[in-house]
Amino acid sequence: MSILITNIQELLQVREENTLKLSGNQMKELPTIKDAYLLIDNDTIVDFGSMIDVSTIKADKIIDATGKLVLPTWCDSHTHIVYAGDRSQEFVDRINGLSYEDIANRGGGITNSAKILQNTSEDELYNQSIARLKNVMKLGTGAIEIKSGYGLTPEAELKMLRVIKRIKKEFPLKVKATFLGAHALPLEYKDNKQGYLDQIINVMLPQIAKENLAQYIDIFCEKGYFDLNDTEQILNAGKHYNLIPKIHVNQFNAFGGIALAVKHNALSVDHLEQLNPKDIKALKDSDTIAVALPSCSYFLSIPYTPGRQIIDAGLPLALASDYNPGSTPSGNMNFVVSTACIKMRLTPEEAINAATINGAYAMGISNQYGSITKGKKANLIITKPISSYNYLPYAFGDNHIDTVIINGQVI
Ligand SMILES: N=CN[C@@H](CCC(=O)O)C(=O)O
Ligand SMILES: [Zn+2]
Repeated sequence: MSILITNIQELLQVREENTLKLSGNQMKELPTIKDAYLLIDNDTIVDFGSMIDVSTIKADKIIDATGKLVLPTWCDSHTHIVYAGDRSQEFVDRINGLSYEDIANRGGGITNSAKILQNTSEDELYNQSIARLKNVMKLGTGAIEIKSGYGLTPEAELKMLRVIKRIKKEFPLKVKATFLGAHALPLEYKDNKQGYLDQIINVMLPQIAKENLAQYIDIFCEKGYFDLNDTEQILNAGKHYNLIPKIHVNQFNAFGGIALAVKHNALSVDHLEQLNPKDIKALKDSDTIAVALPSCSYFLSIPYTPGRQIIDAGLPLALASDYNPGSTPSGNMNFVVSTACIKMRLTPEEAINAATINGAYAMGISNQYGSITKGKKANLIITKPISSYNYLPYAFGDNHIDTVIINGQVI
């Protein structure tokens, strides 16, 4: 089946196939073609160009995009979309004065979500998760990373990862799975952190590798959760099974986690609301990308990742949602892009680059996703008629999406 999109007011993010990530000043450019067409054959972008050249091209289906923009779907490189229940009561508790930390210390937070998930069947977890997934696909997400980490027992972590595997099989969007057993210390291990780390290393990891349930490994490297020594142990154990690190770091405190992640060739370091010059230095001359999660800062009222500073230092930056029940109950990448412009002072070009090609890089898939490139997957957003791409982040809160195409299928 072929689809021809005609009369595109502006086709955004047109790249050569060798562009795999953008750093510093490169992020200021967003190459486009005005008055364009684009041709899809099955799941692949096979041609595009100026409308002047379109007359000879035939297709099974024609979509007229007069007045509309076309861009690659969002690449959301950091989510926890597989979870059970919600934590709306903790949201109200925070409004009434408790901090995120207070809530975690009294047994709420991640361990609260783990308790609910442990008592939820695999089918029910799948059903709750795909309701959210369908919603974010409609909002333009065409590739997503999903973490475990709300199980915290071998059974429940495997249950999460099997749900992710099932999503991978049954949905057209690209899915990457990350094992985040070291997300929080389960209550039973309150006084025996090493015991839990040993369980991750000796029980969970071998089974995950056996069933091929994850490509990446993560840890919440943070005061009160897991320290540098724990992080080193987990990343070394992951390496044994070829799991590449993508870690939660510098959310509330900066204490050397970024340098450690770089030493272990992490694909990404995520959060970075706290960042010091040593962290920036560690990221320079590395292949590790910084991932900012502005919806988390918005929801928790914590500082925004200094994205401006990261880009001005010549580094690459990706944007992701962090969709999870505790710190970010939203997977709307359109809101992420707007918030990055409004609160982190990214230009629309930088924010769109960060949420497409650089998001794809942060999942290790930018050779196939994240730009309008011949041979890449046909993952496209067609907007409603709008004046320019600046309007996308500017008119925040409205849905500017008309049609989403994922893997060549209209969603
Ligand atoms: N910070 C660690 N993990 C999640 C939130 C966990 C939760 O509160 O459930 C995050 O990325 O924000
Ligand atoms: Zn997260």
